[in-house]
Amino acid sequence: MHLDVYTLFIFELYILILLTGVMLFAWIGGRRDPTLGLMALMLAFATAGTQLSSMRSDVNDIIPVLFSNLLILLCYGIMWSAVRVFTGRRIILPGVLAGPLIWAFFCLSPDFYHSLSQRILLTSILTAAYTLMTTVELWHVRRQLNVTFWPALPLSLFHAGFYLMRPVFDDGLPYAEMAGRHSSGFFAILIFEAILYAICLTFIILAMVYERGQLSYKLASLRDPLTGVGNRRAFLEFGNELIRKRKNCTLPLQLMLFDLDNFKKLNDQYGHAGGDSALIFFCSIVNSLLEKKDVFARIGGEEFACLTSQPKEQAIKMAETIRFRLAQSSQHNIPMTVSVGIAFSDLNQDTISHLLIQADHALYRAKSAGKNRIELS
Ligand SMILES: Nc1nc2c(ncn2[C@@H]2O[C@H](COP(=O)(O)OP(=O)(O)OP(=O)(O)O)[C@@H](O)[C@H]2O)c(=O)[nH]1
Repeated sequence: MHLDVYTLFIFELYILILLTGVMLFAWIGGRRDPTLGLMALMLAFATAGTQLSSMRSDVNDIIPVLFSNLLILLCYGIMWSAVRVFTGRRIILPGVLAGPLIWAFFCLSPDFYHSLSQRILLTSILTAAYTLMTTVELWHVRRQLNVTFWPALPLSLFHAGFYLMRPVFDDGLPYAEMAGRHSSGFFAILIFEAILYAICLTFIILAMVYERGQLSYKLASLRDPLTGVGNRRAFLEFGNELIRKRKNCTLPLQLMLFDLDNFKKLNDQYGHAGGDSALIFFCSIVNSLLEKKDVFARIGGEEFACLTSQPKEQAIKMAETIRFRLAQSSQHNIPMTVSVGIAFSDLNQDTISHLLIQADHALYRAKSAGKNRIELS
């Protein structure tokens, strides 16, 4: 089958312009996520590089050969940077420029420049290297990503593998054809692979950025903005989850309900800002004592709850440490105490609501008995 070289180039260009538009639209229309901005830049450079490449009329045309590959290698550096930015890392500019500079440096040698097979070998190695570096970035932070990133892995591995194999199969098309030699048809495969890779990569990155945006909205809806700990909704959601998990094993659960004493008076005396910093300070004490699985949240104005699977005695000890540390400390000379009610759950059919009621009864007794104390349900 004979495929016209320029038709293939126009087809690739058309797809790349379309993808650049999609990425630009997502970047401008969304929250200006830098990953999308970099991906739009990368696709724009890929379009320019492909356009330059299509302008070759001879196998050694200096401007198209030198600059098209320079631009395309820069694209891979930008793609690597986009993934680094997505994973919360900074851009390494020397790394971005290394590929294009290595290419330009080799092109200074006439022997290299006039050997099509050597040029194919170098660009293929550099392309595979950037693609593998991008894969490693994702793999490195896979546990912290919290988004569906795995489709990017086989895609990148396939692309890197394809370019590592390219020197074996590529006989320098379409430029051999331009020079009047017979073509093997590999060029068509090369273009189709590039188009497929660009389309898949664009939509995988878009999906990852979109999913992370959704997740950050969800997390914001579960967090108390003043103290940074979970809110009532988070407590009910994660608390019920802990209870559900507990039903599959025999973990004990204890619910501690904290209510800061005389908070209205504290607000009147030290102002609302003083009250706010007291709430933050209280959370810092609790946070320093929590275990990984404990669920702690601000469930009301000056009311906090902690669900823990620590043993009974351990939970009482933790509540006592919190009460003691708060009473001993003086945040900006603001005297603070806390009353605590603790409910214990040994029954598998307990619910968060039931434990909250039990702990509230105990808390009521702590307040009635003079505050700054712990009562058990
Ligand atoms: N600074 C500040 N104050 C808050 C916040 N949320 C609630 N409050 C205040 O907390 C106070 C709670 O007052 P009360 O329910 O009467 O409780 P209390 O004064 O601590 O009395 P006891 O619980 O009996 O010790 C109210 O004055 C609320 O305005 C907040 O985010 N920041």
